[in-house]
Amino acid sequence: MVEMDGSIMEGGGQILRVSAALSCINGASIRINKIRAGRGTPGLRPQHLSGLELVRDICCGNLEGGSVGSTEVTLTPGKIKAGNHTADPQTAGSVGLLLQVSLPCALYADGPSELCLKGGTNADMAPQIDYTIKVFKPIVEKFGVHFNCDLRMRGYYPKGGGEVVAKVSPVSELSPVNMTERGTISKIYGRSFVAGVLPYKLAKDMATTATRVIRREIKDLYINIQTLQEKDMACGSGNGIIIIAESSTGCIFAGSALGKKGVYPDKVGFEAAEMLLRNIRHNGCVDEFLQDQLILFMALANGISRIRTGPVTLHTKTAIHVAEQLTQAKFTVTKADDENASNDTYIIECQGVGVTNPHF
Ligand SMILES: Nc1ncnc2c1ncn2[C@@H]1O[C@H](COP(=O)(O)OP(=O)(O)OP(=O)(O)O)[C@@H](O)[C@H]1O
Repeated sequence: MVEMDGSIMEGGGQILRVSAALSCINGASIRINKIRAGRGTPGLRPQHLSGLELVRDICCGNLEGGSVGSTEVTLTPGKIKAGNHTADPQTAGSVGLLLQVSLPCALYADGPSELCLKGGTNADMAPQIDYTIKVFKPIVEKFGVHFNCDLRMRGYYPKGGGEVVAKVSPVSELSPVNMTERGTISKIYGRSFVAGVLPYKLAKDMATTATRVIRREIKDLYINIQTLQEKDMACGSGNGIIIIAESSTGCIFAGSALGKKGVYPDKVGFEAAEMLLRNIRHNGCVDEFLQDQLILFMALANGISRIRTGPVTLHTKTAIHVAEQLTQAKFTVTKADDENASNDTYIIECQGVGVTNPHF
């Protein structure tokens, strides 16, 4: 039984997700205490609980302490089983984060899995589903991770009601990646949406401001932000934007934001554009979010991965800490000192453990 302190470093839900996924893959029991101790509402929220239950189901395991508000859980994993699994927090809990905890587990199943994930597809403080599909997916494919997302219904805060079915192919083992060449930014595009009762004008205003802000810094590229009024495929009301930049070497970055009551659409567009610009200025190969989301795959891969990044986030440091506690993977973070490096460019290197799927 490995004990994890859920309050250390970032002290949030991510510790649970990385710990639970690694416990499931390693087949080693884990107890996580002081869950989300630093947050305003400590303990498990519905999204975290659904994620843990999903992992439990995928590995035919046992979960003790699994209730909303619980500050200690014990996961005793069994064998990872392919097939259909569902998670439904009954809130706008992020579908992207449900995928974050379950995808690594399903990779080590004895066949393909179908994960039916319900909740918020475009939720705050989490990857929008568009980020998962357009940014995360093509990059994790470099590790040999293959999955498809069927976006059946979009759902927003506070109603939720979104649904995504992810079909995951198992792997025999993951390959390490080398993402150290940033190249030049070659494409910028995005989507600006409204759904439900909100006026289409919001989508236009978010896109117009975002385009203007990006153009101040990047003058020579066409910025193609689609504006959309979500109709049949959306539950409830919401508005938001995601802007994606691709580089000549295949790096992908995003800036995104969601509307809230009382927040002007220009502010939402501005926030997303600034986020994107901040994430391409440092000359790294991933944005501040993909950084922490790749740590677990680096730890599992068979060999040395290297990723060039901007400032290393606390989420990333936390994921590294958890991965080093629960696997033999070794990470180093060094400042990049080549001619293209800025003051804030780093290389995260990992000697992965090469976890193999016993079913192959
Ligand atoms: N705008 C964004 N785009 C892409 N990914 C994001 C974005 N915002 C947050 N994320 C990702 O979502 C995850 C958030 O993890 P975090 O532990 O903070 O959330 P949580 O599970 O909701 O827990 P808590 O409520 O305790 O913070 C991280 O992997 C982070 O990279």
